[in-house]
Amino acid sequence: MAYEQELRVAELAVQRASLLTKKVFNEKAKGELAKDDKSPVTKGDFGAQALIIQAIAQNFPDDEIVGEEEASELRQESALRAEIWDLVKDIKLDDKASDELLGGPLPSEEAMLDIIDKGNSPGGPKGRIWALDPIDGTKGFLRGGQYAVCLGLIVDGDVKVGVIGCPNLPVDNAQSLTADIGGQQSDAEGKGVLFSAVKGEGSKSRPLTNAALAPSNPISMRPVPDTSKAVFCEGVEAGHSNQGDNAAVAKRLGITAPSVRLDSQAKYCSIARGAGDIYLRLPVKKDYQEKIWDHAAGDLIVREAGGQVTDVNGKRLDFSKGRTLADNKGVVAAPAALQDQVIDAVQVVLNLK
Ligand SMILES: Nc1ncnc2c1ncn2[C@@H]1O[C@H](COP(=O)(O)O)[C@@H](OP(=O)(O)O)[C@H]1O
Ligand SMILES: [Mg+2]
Ligand SMILES: [Mg+2]
Ligand SMILES: [Mg+2]
Repeated sequence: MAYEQELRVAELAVQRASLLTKKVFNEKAKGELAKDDKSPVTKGDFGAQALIIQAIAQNFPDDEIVGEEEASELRQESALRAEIWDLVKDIKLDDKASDELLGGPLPSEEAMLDIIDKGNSPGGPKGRIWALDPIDGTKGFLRGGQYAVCLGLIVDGDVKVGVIGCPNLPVDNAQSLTADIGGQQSDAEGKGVLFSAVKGEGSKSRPLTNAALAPSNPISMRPVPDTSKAVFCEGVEAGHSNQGDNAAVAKRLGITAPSVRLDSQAKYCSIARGAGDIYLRLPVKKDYQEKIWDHAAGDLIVREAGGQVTDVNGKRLDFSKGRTLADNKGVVAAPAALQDQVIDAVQVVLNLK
């Protein structure tokens, strides 16, 4: 199997980081800060980024990392930094061999900041680059809804490995189609799914655990006889995708079922396992460039499960352009057999044809 070691390290690193995010999810005070672009970041985002980068750096020291977060604010916020270190230093998997594979604990509070800042690669078309979103859907995380810990390995611009941990998704696929899946969550019994894919080898899922990896099962998109029978997965945040345009596309496709709304790349994961069929992310702001860490892992997991992922012009997502998807606008993910029809409807609604 290709990329066996990379997959194992990535899955265990995401599983370990999810232990931290779950702790923070259940705390009332999540240590929220506002970044320069006004978007939120929490103790969970910083802590998970530190833990995952540590695992990558221990195992693949020459690889580059494009991580969403950076430590500059933490260098000034000593109280918050100490709280994060308090969490990070105690997080370990309950399986010794798995924990040792990740290189054990971080050395110190000071080192934690430098480790977070190793996620500063500019990305680009050459070499091995990990795209890391320590908490995707931070607004969902703060609201008590869905969120995801996402890690993808891009080699020479092509996504080869994708791993996404969804601590609040039900292990039972059938329960994922309920209307309140994106609403208030608890990570009680039966919650927590780890999705993964390797290029050319299909997608799979397994329950998230506190210890070694659980057994996995292959996943695939469900067959949809025609577009009118499809179910949309959409974001919750009106500022992240154009819900009016999404609704107009649904109407053109004859879709009457209500959309399943949930934050984060859990949308890619949901359609990849047949809990929903089409993920639309139509642009709200014309000049917004999507970030590679918001899509790398999900793009591969959907394509390896039988889907197609493109932008609104039907062009594949291009992960070789740096930290953003500079050459793409919006995202359309659907079963491969339906993609052309969905793109057609999107183009009509956006007046692109
Ligand atoms: N104007 C915008 N358009 C599209 N995506 C945006 C956006 N502003 C922020 N985002 C991204 O939307 C992601 C969440 O997507 P969703 O709404 O599907 O949950 C955020 O990831 P983070 O939560 O990791 O910051 C952020 O990167
Ligand atoms: Mg963010
Ligand atoms: Mg994100
Ligand atoms: Mg994030």
